[in-house]
Amino acid sequence: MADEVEDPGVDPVAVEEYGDPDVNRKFERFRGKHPIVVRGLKNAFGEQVVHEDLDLEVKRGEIIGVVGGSGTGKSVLMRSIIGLQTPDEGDIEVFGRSITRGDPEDVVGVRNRWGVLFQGGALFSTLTVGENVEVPLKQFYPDIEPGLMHEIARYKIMLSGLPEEAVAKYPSELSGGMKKRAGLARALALDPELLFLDEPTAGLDPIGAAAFDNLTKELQATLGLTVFLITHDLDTLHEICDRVAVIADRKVIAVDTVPNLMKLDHPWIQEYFNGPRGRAALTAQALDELRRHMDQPVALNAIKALDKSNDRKA
Ligand SMILES: Nc1ncnc2c1ncn2[C@@H]1O[C@H](COP(=O)(O)OP(=O)(O)OP(=O)(O)O)[C@@H](O)[C@H]1O
Repeated sequence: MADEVEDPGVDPVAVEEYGDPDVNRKFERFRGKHPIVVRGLKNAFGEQVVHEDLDLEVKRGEIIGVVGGSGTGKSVLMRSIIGLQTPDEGDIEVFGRSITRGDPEDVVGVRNRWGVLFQGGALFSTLTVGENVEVPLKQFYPDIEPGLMHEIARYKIMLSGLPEEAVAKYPSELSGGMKKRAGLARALALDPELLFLDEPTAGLDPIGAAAFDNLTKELQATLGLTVFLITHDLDTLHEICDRVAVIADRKVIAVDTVPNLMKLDHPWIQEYFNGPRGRAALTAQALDELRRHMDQPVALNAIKALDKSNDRKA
């Protein structure tokens, strides 16, 4: 969970140990409270205003889910944060540096500190999985010798839950779930502090989606990542998100835990979280929680009663 620390966002040990500012930059880790701060964002395409006066602060170490109806601008928000979309107004800071106003050199220094899994994986079809993972390594660290580069790529691929054989495979030889994991391995190539995931479980079956959620949670906890996760998947929101930002009416209208959001009166929020699918996801999460406590008689009895009631309905 996010750590509430107030400081300038620069690791003082790194600054002290290396006099060269370029070296400092390479080893910097963000220690501030909010690795992403968006203020007064406006994005428009011609007459169509997608965002207006949108604010968002992401806490260090959290998994923040981003939800909203189709076309509300979730992907455009992510693209703005990673510098692929120039906003019409507003300011975006990542690791305390302005993406929108900053010196381009500075932005390059920040870019190797995040990883992105785009929708569909966005792998290069003519490269093997291993070569795909090496792309960012070659871009940012061209001097790493090839043997070490292969080894780093192999490690990231296995960290993403793929078998070793996947290293030499081409994207066309992978299932949908494996492609996502390969995309994740590439996003992790540079040991990012910040991970962006755009609909990572879309198109996966429920078992594959749950496995990917578990992997995301595990990586966040073990690697100390902050995760910005766009999703429509209610199970993902319930299972792994610390907080959820809701985009509607061109803004972030609320950021909170799922239970707190469910109490809000906004029509879209009510329909989304308290509609039939929202309730089913909540029941599934409650059942999972009970199963984790199967050794306790109360939990066991509750599960038996629910199973019986489901049998009767079937
Ligand atoms: N490059 C672009 N040029 C013109 N319009 C764009 C561009 N990129 C996005 N849009 C428009 O901006 C709006 C928001 O798009 P975006 O992809 O961010 O939505 P989204 O919330 O991610 O949707 P979904 O949940 O369906 O993926 C859409 O109406 C889209 O058509």
